[in-house]
Amino acid sequence: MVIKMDPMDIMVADVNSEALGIPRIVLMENAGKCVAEQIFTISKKCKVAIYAAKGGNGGDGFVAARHLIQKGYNVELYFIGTESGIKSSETRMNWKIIQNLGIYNSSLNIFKIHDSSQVEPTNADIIIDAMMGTGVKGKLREPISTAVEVINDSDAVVVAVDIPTGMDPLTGSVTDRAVMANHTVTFHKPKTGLLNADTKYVGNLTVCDIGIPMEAELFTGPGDILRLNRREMNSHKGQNGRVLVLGGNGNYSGAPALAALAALRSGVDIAMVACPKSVSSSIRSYSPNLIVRDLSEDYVRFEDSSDILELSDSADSVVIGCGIGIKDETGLVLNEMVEKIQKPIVLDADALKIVDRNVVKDSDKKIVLTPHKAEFRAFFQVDLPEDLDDKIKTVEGTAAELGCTILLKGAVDIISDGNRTKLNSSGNPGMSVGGTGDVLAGLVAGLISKGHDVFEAAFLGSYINGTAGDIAEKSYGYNFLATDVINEIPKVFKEK
Ligand SMILES: NC(=O)C1=CN([C@@H]2O[C@H](COP(=O)(O)OP(=O)(O)OC[C@H]3O[C@@H](n4cnc5c(N)ncnc54)[C@H](O)[C@@H]3O)[C@@H](O)[C@H]2O)[C@@H](O)CC1
Ligand SMILES: [K+]
Repeated sequence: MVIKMDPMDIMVADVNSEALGIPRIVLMENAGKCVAEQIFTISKKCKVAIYAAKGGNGGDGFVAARHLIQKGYNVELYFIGTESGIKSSETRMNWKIIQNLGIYNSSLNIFKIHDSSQVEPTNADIIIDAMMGTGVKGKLREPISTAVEVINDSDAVVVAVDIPTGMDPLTGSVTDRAVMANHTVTFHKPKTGLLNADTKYVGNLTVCDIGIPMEAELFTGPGDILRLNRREMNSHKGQNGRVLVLGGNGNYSGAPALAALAALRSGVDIAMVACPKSVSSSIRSYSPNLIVRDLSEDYVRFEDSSDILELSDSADSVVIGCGIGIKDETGLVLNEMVEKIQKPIVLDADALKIVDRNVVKDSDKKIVLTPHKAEFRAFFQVDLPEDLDDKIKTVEGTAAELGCTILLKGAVDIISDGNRTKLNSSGNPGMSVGGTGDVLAGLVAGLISKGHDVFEAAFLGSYINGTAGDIAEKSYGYNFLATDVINEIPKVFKEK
């Protein structure tokens, strides 16, 4: 499960729960109702002033207003901003509803505030701060900033919705000013910032379950696309990642090429393949986009070590194993490479048959293993239980013991680094075609080289690989090829 809840995790959970079929309007309804229930515990039937802005936080405020007037509270609703600025449909819907109620209900007064001169002190018993939540960016602009001052100068009991306005949701820091709340009602999980913040702003914290299912965090989903690093616009060659693929032997030339091409399709600038001479010309012939470096003869041997280390210096991540063969000498070389290569490593396919697990255990660098069931058993000498929960626990325990990230491929991919776990159910039976494992390994290495931490790169790679396979399945049915999956990868990136 995701442990910290920073704004990105919240946005992802929000989109994933929508993808699971739970509309955001339901989350907002639950959030607003929860705020009203907090007011009910503070005092019965009194005067409540709600300061709401035009984002989702404001939407929560509109919902709370509605529940309060149903219970006989006298509500002053200060809407700060312009109605045209209301972007989300759920906030707009709740703005319409509360205005409809305002026509009839004399205990609801709505004030529209465009500039700071209109911000009035209130003699309300309770103030609800529904101005800024996780969407706050930078210094508070007017009239929000003045509203914060007026709220802090009042002697009402102050209840902040989700985050006290003016607080950074991630760090909890307050650059210029923030609402000092007596109570903060936050949703789903305490935001990281609230846990580090000065209590004079947060007051006592209530965490409300608003109906985001745990699957929205445990499983990858379309929301996770938001995590993809944006390509720096002023980027120059190599800044967007460089991947080295070490693989191939005898007559296995396709696997390393697929991994390298998948890395390129994940948006890296440079994909190099280091392979035995016997396969380098066929790899070159697959695609002019690949930089191919010849090693010696027809399988990776001792004399290749220094070349490989030198090549790894100019890469940001290294994939080891695709089609590399299972010769003992190759295994000994790879053990040395895992020890000496100073970059994150993705160990895939044959490497999982010949690399010594203790080499992985002893290394302090970031290593991702991408086994399927049989490779998992061979590498870890551990039988995987059938039951999903037990399987997850086995993967978590093994990853923790080895201090690495494991991406166990299956109908549901299990990704764990020992303390965080994600599942991925994207993909379809067509993914069993040869080469999709190489594509996945290349994707994971590509994402690492673009700055994602290895655990995130592993679960994003798993989601993107499966989703590209789902797109391929739409045009080819189950008979798509690994190269078709590669060609669909950019479409998944475009989804965000
Ligand atoms: N993510 C979720 O699952 C849910 C979120 N909900 C609410 O939605 C909120 C997030 O909504 P939003 O992303 O719309 O963001 P916010 O509602 O936090 O506010 C962002 C709005 O304020 C403006 N703004 C941003 N920085 C500003 C500044 N420095 N000065 C003045 N105005 C500024 C922006 O233009 C934007 O319109 C959460 O805090 C929560 O209250 C709830 O509805 C429950 C569901
Ligand atoms: K707030």
